[in-house]
Amino acid sequence: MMETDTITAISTPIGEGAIAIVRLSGPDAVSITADLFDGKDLTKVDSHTINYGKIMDPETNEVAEEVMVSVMRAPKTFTREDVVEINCHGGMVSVNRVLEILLQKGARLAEPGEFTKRAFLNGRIDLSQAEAVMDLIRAKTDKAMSVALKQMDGRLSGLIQKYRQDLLETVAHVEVNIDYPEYDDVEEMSHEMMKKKTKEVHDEIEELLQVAKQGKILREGLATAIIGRPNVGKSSLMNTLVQENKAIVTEIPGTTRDIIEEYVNVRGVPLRLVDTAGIRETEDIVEKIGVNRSRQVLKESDLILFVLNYNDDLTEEDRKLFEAISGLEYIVIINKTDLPQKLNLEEVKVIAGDRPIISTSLIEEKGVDELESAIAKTFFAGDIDTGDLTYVSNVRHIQLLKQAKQALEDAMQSLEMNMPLDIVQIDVTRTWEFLGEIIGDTASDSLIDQLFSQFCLGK
Ligand SMILES: Nc1nc2c(c(=O)[nH]1)N(C=O)[C@@H](CNc1ccc(C(=O)N[C@@H](CCC(=O)O)C(=O)O)cc1)CN2
Ligand SMILES: Nc1nc2c(ncn2[C@@H]2O[C@H](COP(=O)(O)OP(=O)(O)OP(=O)(O)O)[C@@H](O)[C@H]2O)c(=O)[nH]1
Ligand SMILES: [Mg+2]
Repeated sequence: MMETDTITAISTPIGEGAIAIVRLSGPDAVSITADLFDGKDLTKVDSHTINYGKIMDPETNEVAEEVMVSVMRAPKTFTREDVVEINCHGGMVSVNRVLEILLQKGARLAEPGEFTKRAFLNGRIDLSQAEAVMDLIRAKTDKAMSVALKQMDGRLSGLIQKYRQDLLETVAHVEVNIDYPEYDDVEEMSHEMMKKKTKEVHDEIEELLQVAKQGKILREGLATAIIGRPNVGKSSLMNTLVQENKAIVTEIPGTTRDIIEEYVNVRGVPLRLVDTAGIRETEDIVEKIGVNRSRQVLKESDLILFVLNYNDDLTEEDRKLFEAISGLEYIVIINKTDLPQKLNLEEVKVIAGDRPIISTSLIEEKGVDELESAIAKTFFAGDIDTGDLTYVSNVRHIQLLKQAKQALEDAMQSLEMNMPLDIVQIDVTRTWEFLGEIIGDTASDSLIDQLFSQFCLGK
């Protein structure tokens, strides 16, 4: 896949600086520079040396710049091609002049990210590592930077490659068995092996995603929405958790019109707590806007605290809310237990399944401890090794991991249903492709172009 042309660009920021670097990469990088260089013969110097001299303007034969030139010969270079770096005085005019001369002498202006793209195309790094280079440049916090550095290291790539290898071997094994069915129980063995392998990889991907989620939560807080019908005690719950009277609490249903947001720390778990307008079909226009926003909040939440009234029957609205959050992480809170029971607890238990149900009387400050434990539990479900909280952070990678996990679940379901193995293989192969997209192995050219075009010029 070696490129044949030689690219060049200014690799330092535009503007005045102490030093500016013009970089070249490609087969003619050394010879083009050597032609313009007044100093040692750059075609003869040792690789990975830096050499003092002057860049001459071939048209006027005058000195264009006083420079230091690094010569790095393939393959131990950033792009795996010959690389030359011309260190200029940091003035805008002089650097541009050097670049122009290089372009006249046959180098081509690099596209944004093209040096890194060549490192990728020449196999020095994979796509996720290249993206990490960009993440590193854009990192605004120490945390974000350390995530990017680890990814550049190829940690994620290593894991992805292992999963892909495992899947590939399984598929190959099964294929051999299908092609040579000498033994009666081969089909059965293959089924068992497929089951084992798909589950293994599935669980590991799930763990990666879990860890990615934890990392995001540690950075941004667990997005937690308090929802429920009007007047059930949502704002009271918010106040109890925040321990200050931030939200307005009244006996009038529909008091909370907008969304109120607070950060609280519950047993070491950072929560970004959102009190919502009570969700119900409403005629009041102002309230309606708030209700629509509440629905939006649902979608963006990591955890939902769904408040019910112990002193009221389960209504159609409650059932609709249960439906709306059915796929999400939620805790049911049965409030107002100081009042007489009207709620059918059995029905709630059936609907909520294995989700935690906590009884509270916020007025009497009962049940709050239990609630806080339940919240902490959803976060710390499965032990987290905080040292490794930083494998996956890139949204594209998370998306692909989710798709891979889904494809594996499809495969596992087919296996459960004893479907023929060639059907199962379709999903396993899809998984393999999704994973390949992360490291750029099965990524399309247009995706690759698009990703690298987001880079800075000269990178
Ligand atoms: N002057 C300069 N500074 C720079 C860069 C550069 O290109 N030029 N980099 C650019 O972003 C970063 C350094 N990143 C680099 C990554 C790999 C290789 C490299 O040559 N890798 C080879 C050989 C490694 C070795 O000698 O052990 C390889 O991996 O095969 C060079 C720079 C930051 N600083
Ligand atoms: N008896 C009793 N009343 C409570 C309890 N919790 C809250 N309330 C009362 O219920 C009323 C409504 O409470 P809010 O916290 O405003 O309810 P909300 O769900 O935020 O209501 P909207 O914002 O209107 O949707 C207030 O009068 C509270 O004092 C409780 O545990 N027991
Ligand atoms: Mg309220």
